[in-house]
Amino acid sequence: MSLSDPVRPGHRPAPSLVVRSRPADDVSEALMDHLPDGTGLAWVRRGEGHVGWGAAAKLEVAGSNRFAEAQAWWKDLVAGAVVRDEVGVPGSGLVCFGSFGFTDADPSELVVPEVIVGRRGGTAWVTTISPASALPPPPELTRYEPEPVGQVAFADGSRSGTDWSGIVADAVRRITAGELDKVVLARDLIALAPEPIDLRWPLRQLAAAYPNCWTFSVDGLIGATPELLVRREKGLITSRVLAGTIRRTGDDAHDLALAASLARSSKDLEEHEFAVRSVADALEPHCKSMNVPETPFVLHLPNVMHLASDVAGVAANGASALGLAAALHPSAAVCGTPTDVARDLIGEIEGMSRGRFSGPVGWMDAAGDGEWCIALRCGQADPADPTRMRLFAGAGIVAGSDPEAELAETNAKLVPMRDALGD
Ligand SMILES: C=C(O[C@@H]1C=C(C(=O)O)C=C[C@H]1O)C(=O)O
Repeated sequence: MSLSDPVRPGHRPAPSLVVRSRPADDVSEALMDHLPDGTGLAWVRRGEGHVGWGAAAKLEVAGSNRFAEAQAWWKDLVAGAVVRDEVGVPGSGLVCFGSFGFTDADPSELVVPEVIVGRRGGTAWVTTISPASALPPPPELTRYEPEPVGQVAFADGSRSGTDWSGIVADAVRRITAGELDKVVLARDLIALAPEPIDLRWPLRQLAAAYPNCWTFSVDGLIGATPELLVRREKGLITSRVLAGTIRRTGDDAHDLALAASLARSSKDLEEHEFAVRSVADALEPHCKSMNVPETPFVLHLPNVMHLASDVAGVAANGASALGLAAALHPSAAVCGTPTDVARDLIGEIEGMSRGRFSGPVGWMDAAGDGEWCIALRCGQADPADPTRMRLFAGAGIVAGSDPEAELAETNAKLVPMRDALGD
């Protein structure tokens, strides 16, 4: 095991853990069926991934050093753990789930569950993790049936749609005046349910409707994101960059024509190029060789289509998946170009706190391999009122952006969560 990420002196001590992963033959095809309640952790794509519950260890952290602190904590935790992994696939053994705030002020966390149930390439397993020296036996796997959410109402979040369009118009003026090239502006929408929301219900809907996205759940933040910030697996680094979006109509022939127009749209290609550059520049110091596609492809999702580029590289150093995510965040896909100017403008005009929306969300193993996506197409359960969730969506603004079209784009991006809640 080698992690060459920085260790900060004086960081929080991590507990000693005992970990055991064993093959299991009673794992459901739908991993999320095993979550005993709505507070569980999840990372699922195309039926593979892992879900977990309980907290054998947890780090809550904020500030500009949050990534370094989290890496130092994880490095300590890994060093002190006794791991018996009888499965040996990505996701087995000692694994943490995590979710990071968009800004330095927003809270971030890493969680190591007590139980993990996973499936990968035909292998299913159960991992038990305990802070004590005596490891409990693996639990009997139960399948649960969550209750539907009921009739959900939606209300404006921090801004009405009209006010948000005005903010976009302001950003276009500032871009045209030469202050910056691109800024990503987001808005929120409040979902109000008649009863406390069992997060397993929307999670299950998301995983079924968006199998090509990563369906995630970390501490009340749930969603199905199409954007892979970074994956590190056995020395290979990959990232899927998305920027440039068009809504789908539901008519396949028309959608194909729209996809062709997206691939030719100079406004979207420019917006996309900013995002690809920011990822390639951040990964370059960590890669021996890199493949950055010259032209994007069109990614078809049920609600929208995106310009997409898969960037790949061979790891040049021991930077962990989280270290790479830290180097990439915030990419131009969720912040803008130049980064500092865009970040300041977001703070000045967006008018809300993003929390963990548009921050890295994912998982990592003891070797530092893992996957971190960008927390998009998601909602945050209200910790003070379990009948409420805040849903988020944003759009990249460049000189050629039309505020009404950007508002419509955010509405299309809110569809996955609205539908999952049963709208
Ligand atoms: C900000 C969001 O999406 C990002 C912005 C995109 C765009 O502006 O075209 C596309 C994909 C994401 O990188 C979101 O989904 O909320």
